Amino acid sequence: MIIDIQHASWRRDQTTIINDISWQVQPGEHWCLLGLNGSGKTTLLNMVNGYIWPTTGSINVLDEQFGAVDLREHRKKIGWVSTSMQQRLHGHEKAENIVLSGKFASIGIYNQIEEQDHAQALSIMKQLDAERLVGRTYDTLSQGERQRILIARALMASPELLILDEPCTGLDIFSRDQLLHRIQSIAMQDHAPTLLYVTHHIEEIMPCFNKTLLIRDGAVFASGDTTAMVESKQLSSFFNTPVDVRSETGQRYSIRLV
Ligand SMILES: Nc1ncnc2c1ncn2[C@@H]1O[C@H](COP(=O)(O)OP(=O)(O)OP(=O)(O)O)[C@@H](O)[C@H]1O
Repeated sequence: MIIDIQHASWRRDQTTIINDISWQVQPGEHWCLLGLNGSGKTTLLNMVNGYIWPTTGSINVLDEQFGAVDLREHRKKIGWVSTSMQQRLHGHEKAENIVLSGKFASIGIYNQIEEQDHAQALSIMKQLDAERLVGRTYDTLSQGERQRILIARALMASPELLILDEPCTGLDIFSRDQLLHRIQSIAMQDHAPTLLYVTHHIEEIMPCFNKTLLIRDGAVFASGDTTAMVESKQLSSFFNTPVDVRSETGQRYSIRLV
């Protein structure tokens, strides 16, 4: 099993932030995590990555029981793309070096780079339509280009699990669509990592996300097949507001308030 969370809760200063969450992710599934601001998505993913520990309950990720595993080694199997990651990178670094650094899970490059590492970095950049960014420093890249470089960096370590935390933040509709199609193509390739995609926007749910977790007030509101989760009745009750959800032929969703 990729993720097996049993009755996990996390309390901070007498507040329950994660409340009795149980969630299982099987190989071959790609999950979308949908929830409003402050619903607990990032906190839940921090648990998956071992950054925080549940107050009660158990977390098992990639068949490793937390508490019995070297977390530094463990995290190498998990790619993480988020805006907070962007802020930790050095702006003067070249795009390809940022991608390469993903192999060592480091911010700069301190290791010997082999020719095959360069080739791998280039091939991943190509896959993300980012090969023309070779030679450019990170601080000169647009938001959309930075996101592609960050995803390439995460893929460099051949992760088993790839967490994409609101990767389309700040992107215009064209860059957003382009990035979403790249993400879809990552999911379709051989030996693809399991994807966890966090968003507020159901329009971003690509066909590869066959499972969806609806999270509200730190608890699982519902989870299961995306087709059953992302539909008018379910989401109206999830948002406590009537919404009309449409699914286009290409299996992309749209939503409007009724
Ligand atoms: N270390 C902490 N101490 C106290 N409260 C926290 C801590 N971390 C998170 N919270 C609170 O827990 C709740 C859930 O936060 P979290 O960041 O997980 O939500 P989210 O669903 O990722 O939100 P967003 O979509 O806005 O990023 C919020 O109310 C937040 O203020």
